[in-house]
Amino acid sequence: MLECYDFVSVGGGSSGAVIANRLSEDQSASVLLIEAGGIENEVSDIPLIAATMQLSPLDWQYVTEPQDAACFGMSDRRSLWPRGKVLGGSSVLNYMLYVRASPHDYDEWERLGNYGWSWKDVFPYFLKSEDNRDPVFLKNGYHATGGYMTISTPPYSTPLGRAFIKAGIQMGYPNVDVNGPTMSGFMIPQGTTRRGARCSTSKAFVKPVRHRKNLHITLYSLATKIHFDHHKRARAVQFERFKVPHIAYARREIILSAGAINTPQLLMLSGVGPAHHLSHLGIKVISDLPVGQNLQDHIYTGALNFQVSPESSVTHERAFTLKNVMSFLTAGKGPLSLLGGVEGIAFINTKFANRTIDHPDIEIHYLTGAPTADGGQVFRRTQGFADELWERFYIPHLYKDGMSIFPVLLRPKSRGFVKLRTVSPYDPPVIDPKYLTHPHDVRTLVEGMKFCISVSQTPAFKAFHSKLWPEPIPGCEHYKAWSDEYLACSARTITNTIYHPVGTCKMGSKWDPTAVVDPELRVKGVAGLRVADASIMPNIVSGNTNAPCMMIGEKISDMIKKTWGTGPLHNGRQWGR
Ligand SMILES: Cc1cc2nc3c(=O)[nH]c(=O)nc-3n(C[C@H](O)[C@H](O)[C@H](O)COP(=O)(O)OP(=O)(O)OC[C@H]3O[C@@H](n4cnc5c(N)ncnc54)[C@H](O)[C@@H]3O)c2cc1C
Repeated sequence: MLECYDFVSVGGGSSGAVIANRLSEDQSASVLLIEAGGIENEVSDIPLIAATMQLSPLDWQYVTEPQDAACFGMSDRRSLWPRGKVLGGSSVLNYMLYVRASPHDYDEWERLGNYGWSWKDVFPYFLKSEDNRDPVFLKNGYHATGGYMTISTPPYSTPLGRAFIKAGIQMGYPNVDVNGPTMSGFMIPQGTTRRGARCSTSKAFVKPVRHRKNLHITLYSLATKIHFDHHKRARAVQFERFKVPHIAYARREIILSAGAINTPQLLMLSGVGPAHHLSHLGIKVISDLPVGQNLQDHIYTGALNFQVSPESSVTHERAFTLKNVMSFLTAGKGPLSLLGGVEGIAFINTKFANRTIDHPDIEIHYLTGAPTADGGQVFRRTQGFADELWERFYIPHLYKDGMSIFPVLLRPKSRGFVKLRTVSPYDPPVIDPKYLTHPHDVRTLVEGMKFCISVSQTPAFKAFHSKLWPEPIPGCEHYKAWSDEYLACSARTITNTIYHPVGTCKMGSKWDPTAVVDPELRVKGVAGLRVADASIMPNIVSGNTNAPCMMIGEKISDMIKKTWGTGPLHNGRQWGR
């Protein structure tokens, strides 16, 4: 390791891995990537069991504060928040769904004063990363080949999975490419997978360039503080590797990509954050900014589970046969290639959505299996269900065939925060998403739930004898079954994250007092420091967040190259590598 680098980058996750790759394309620029975790393993390669990575050493294992308006059925009313602590970050833990979100989201970002972030500006950066292996999708003009990240369609589907698409058509929604010309509709999702196995950002962006002499990577290294000089210029990153302190100096810039929880934590530990909060903890204030505010996340309710015909769904027992394991290991095929069990996604409009534009407010995740298909080994632990909920609602369905249709609230109005718990970088911060504190959120989710129930009642699913689990949700029995009040109570009881926290270092114009970074992702009030990860999103996008985080990595890399005149900038459509 050198003492000084041109660029020092913290966090090698979905955004950070892209940045390490792109900045080191210029051989004359030295780059150090500091990553708290190690390397992914073979188990994380298997898409179907993505959830087993949670609560493992590859996970930061965060837990939210007890929720006042949600999570009533979770142990201590808390939500478990996995985040990847590994090179590749949360792209090693995620369910691999490849969704870019709605063009309207990015146009709204620009409207808020973020020049250069409209859909027409960011679209080329999605294409830049992409190597889409499915010829069917390449025809519509919205995809590219030749990028570092492989995108493919799982090579396996079940009759129930295909029924989901038919059900959509019976509900009046087309079978679409949600990343194509129209987002509203139903789809068998594409994933960040290569030959049926997970393609993390570590595999896609770091592995092929590890040999570069100007790129150094230090693993198992926890960044603990950013050091500023008297002019408030960020000069160095302090980090600890196996508790041994180190310091890396940056000649040009420091880039933080530690994710929506750890980036604000590191900024605040370094004196960048709300003055009253930092002063209270005895931290010298370098720049008084609303770091950690504006926390947003996508939630779904796991209340909508259905019985289906025997042997029609994916259960743990039937998936893990010797034949299926061999088929996956030798050819990347079979049920183990299903994206965390999510066989269908849909984007739909509730009565609250603006139907004059294509900007759905609910996403549906369809799983060809019940949460009890594994007998409670993984899903129960990773969701943190309280004993009463588990025993009364889930246990009657252990190991049985089933399917789940989960509505995801795409544009929540509730806002939470991340704060320091202590001044130790080893202590997890306080995370309070304030789920469902805004009344509009629960109303939209209820509409989404009604839609999901209708999907289950289409002829396509009736052919599989789909039927809602009959047990009432504990705590909601006093409401009339399936009334709006009952559904709202269910949503507040089984409130699950889909793991998309964003917004805690909000990007905004120079004049926006709620912004932490400017549209070029420079931290306000200091020099030489940028943030580039999920935390910069001013509003959460209406879709899954991994592809947008890779896009953020691509875009900031070009901005940095432009600033310093290093390396090639993009100038067209086909420019993956
Ligand atoms: C279980 C799960 C399922 C998901 N499913 C999907 C999905 O199917 N589709 C989708 O689009 N999105 C999904 N997501 C969300 C998506 O993966 C994330 O939004 C995205 O990966 C976030 O990228 P990021 O760069 O902001 O942070 P991360 O990818 O989390 O990267 C942050 C990196 O910084 C490192 N780091 C943190 N602090 C420090 C420090 N102090 N010093 C050094 N290194 C540090 C971390 O170890 C990590 O490697 C899922 C996420 C999870 C957790």
